[in-house]
Amino acid sequence: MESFGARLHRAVSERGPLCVGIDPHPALLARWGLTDDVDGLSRFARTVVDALGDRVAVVKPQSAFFERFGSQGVAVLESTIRQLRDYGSLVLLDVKRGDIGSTVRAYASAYLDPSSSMYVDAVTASPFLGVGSLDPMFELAAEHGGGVFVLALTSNPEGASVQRARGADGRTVAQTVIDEISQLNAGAEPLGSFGLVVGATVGETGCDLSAVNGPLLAPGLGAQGATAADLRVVFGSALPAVLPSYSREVLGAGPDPEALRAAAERAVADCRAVLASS
Ligand SMILES: O=c1ccn([C@@H]2O[C@H](COP(=O)(O)O)[C@@H](O)[C@H]2O)c(=O)[nH]1
Repeated sequence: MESFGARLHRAVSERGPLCVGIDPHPALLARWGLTDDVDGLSRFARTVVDALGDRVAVVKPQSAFFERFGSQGVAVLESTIRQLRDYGSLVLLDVKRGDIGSTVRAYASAYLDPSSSMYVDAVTASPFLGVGSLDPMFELAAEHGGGVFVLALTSNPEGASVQRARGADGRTVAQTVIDEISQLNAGAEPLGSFGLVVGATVGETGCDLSAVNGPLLAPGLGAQGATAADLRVVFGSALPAVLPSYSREVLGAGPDPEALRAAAERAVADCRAVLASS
């Protein structure tokens, strides 16, 4: 199967550099006139999928907002994933999984094995039990053309005290993660399948992203305060690999499908202008 990196490269070329999150916050359900229950969740997700699934390169359901409704919420997540795939957008499930390797293998089967009902194109993963503990995810992703986005510098203010801490060799924790993911992507063309998450809110990273050769997911735009212009400061010469990610900023325009599309188009235009200047 074609690699995730190659599929992502094509999707971004055809549809533009944008990832839109499906984050059905209770406040958004209320704003859309929906009930805070499984029916509201289902209507919300279906509206986003029908409005954006045929035009946005990557859609990123936030698993937490589905899981909070238990097994019925997970059933909605499964159908949302299927619908997105039918529309042709790549599905990045934001689950931030991480554990000892033998347990990570089970997470990998859940999300990256084509026979699973929750099979997606890529997942987010947490490296804080050691990047090597994620090997079963990397292996299954490589086998089935999937991708893994590993947290490096997260967009929340609490992340820096852990991620910018320095190890015995003088490198920050974030740089260690970056270096290990870079090794996995070495030689891949046109783009590696293993990405990093670097928040658009983090300012100058102090990190070397030049050898990553994989996608850089940038959440934190819009609702968390970062703007497209901030991408230049955070990513510098690594800008061409950035996949900007918006959730509430775009979702807040709903439930009118035309308004959702217009918000996504604005986001792509803002980001294109910055990415093209690199
Ligand atoms: O560092 C990170 C990693 C992931 N996220 C996730 O992205 C969205 C952001 O939503 P907004 O509404 O655009 O703020 C959300 O699902 C987070 O869990 C992140 O924000 N930062």
